[in-house]
Amino acid sequence: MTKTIQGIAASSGIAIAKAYRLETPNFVVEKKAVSDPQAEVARFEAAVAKAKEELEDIKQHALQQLGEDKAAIFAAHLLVLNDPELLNPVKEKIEAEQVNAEYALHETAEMFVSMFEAMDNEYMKERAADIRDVTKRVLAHLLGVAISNPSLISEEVVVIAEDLTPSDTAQLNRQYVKGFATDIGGRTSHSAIMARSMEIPAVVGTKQATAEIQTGDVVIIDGLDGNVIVNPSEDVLAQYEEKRARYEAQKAEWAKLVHEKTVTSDGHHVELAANIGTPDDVKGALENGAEGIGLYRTEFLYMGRSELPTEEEQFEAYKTVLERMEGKPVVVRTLDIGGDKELPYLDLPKEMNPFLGFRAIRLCLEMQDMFRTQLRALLRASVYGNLKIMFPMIATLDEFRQAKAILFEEKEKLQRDGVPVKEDIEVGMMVEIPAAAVLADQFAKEVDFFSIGTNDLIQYTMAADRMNERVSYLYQPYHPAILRLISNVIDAAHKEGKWAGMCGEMAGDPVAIPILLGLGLDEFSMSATSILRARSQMKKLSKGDAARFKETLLSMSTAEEVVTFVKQTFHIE
Ligand SMILES: C=C(OP(=O)(O)O)C(=O)O
Ligand SMILES: [Mg+2]
Repeated sequence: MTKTIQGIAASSGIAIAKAYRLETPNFVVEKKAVSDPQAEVARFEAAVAKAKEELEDIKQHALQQLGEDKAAIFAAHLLVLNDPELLNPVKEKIEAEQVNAEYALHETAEMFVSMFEAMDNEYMKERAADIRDVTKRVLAHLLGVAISNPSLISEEVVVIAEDLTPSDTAQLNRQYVKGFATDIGGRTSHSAIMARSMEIPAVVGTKQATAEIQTGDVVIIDGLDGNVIVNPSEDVLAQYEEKRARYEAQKAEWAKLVHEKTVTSDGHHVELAANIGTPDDVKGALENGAEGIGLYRTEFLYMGRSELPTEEEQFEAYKTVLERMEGKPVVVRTLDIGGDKELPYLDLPKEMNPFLGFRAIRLCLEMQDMFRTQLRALLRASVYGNLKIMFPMIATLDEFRQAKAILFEEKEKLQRDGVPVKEDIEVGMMVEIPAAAVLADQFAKEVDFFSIGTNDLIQYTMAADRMNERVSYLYQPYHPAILRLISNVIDAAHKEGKWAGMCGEMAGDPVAIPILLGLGLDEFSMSATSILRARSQMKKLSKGDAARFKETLLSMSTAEEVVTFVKQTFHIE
């Protein structure tokens, strides 16, 4: 029987395929006495052998499908599984204490993990993270629990998961993964953002996808309206096939605008740029007519691997993006790790409120070696295109000044060593913390540009976690409080002769576009797949008309009032 589950539309398009559930098991390890320690050791060895076989497969697959970077993490895991320093103590424990293999493994691994983690050495900390992962895999075999390996998927499926971490998402191969649905998350959670950059339909925050869907069920992911349809009847299936065809036809219509500039009906040019996460995303950005890159989220370079990327690796990535963009502006954001984007190998302590914690620029100003490596790679790459650098999560002027000072120190060092660096790199900041939006007039004197990060700005202004669907009713982009902050930032920039862009998801939202145009936003950076729709909309809008509604909108009292007014005034469905 057809069942429909409602969620949040996270990435447009319609996918129809069999479901593949991505399991994240919870292990409970109990201590048990065994009467035949020899047999228990053999059971342990068999589980290790199975885990090795599985890892070999995954590594090969990752190498072919996803590249060397992503395969490296599995090679590191194999090293751990071949290490007698870990395996022998487990066997000795089984024999000496006559205990079960699960317990002996868990205890031994924990001992190594805490020992390595306590060392003030990045390399050893990374080994601790590898041991954790590998132990989980062997435990799964010992306990007979299935563990999912997203990188192994080799037939067309839609992935169903409670949640997808950014590194899970990074392992998905879009040749096979046609779409996904998750129980938790919102439109601006990073799995949703990655789905848009991979151009696969996704619905998030369904609350019940994993409870209602089994592997093998036929599932329709309607990323246009946020519905997940399970085991559809023939009628429903036909309906959605038609909807998919209509959407494809509309996309073909928009595609005609690829090489056009974005000019409003009264002749104003605004820049429509793309948000990207990896150099591979540049292709999609250009195919979708991006006039620049408004946000390159560099943290994906650091994720899904077992150690920090080297200066050389980063240099290559930045250079590739700059060269492929052929002189078009490329705004690179320095590392914005923290919140829901974790780096297990940094092994930072768990925090009660990670979104309010030690993240992004806060972390970079403290872990300066890591920050300086990234800045050097960026500076060296600057000669290959039109690079602009921006810092994430700036709350105070002092943070911006410190970050900029470090950038200039590295620039001088490079120049002293005779390394060419571009002279006039613009240095800007993200405005995603309300304090920075309020004090934008002061910041505007010191930055070259602002890029408003509404994904975070909304969650911090409304005190509503962007990942938590229970408070998603408070996540209101059109709330007049948000509009006033945005307007303040744009006006402050213009007063100082600077430009203001937006790289939060709001920039690509059809209801927000006329508002932002009227407030004077100069650059709109969005998922590549939204650009052509936005261009088609922009060409029909008059900036002069939109600007006339500025005061009216800013004096409204609720988001509903704003939405109703905008939809009526600008004829948006
Ligand atoms: C673009 C933003 O950054 P991220 O989504 O990566 O936090 C934002 O906060 O709006
Ligand atoms: Mg942000």
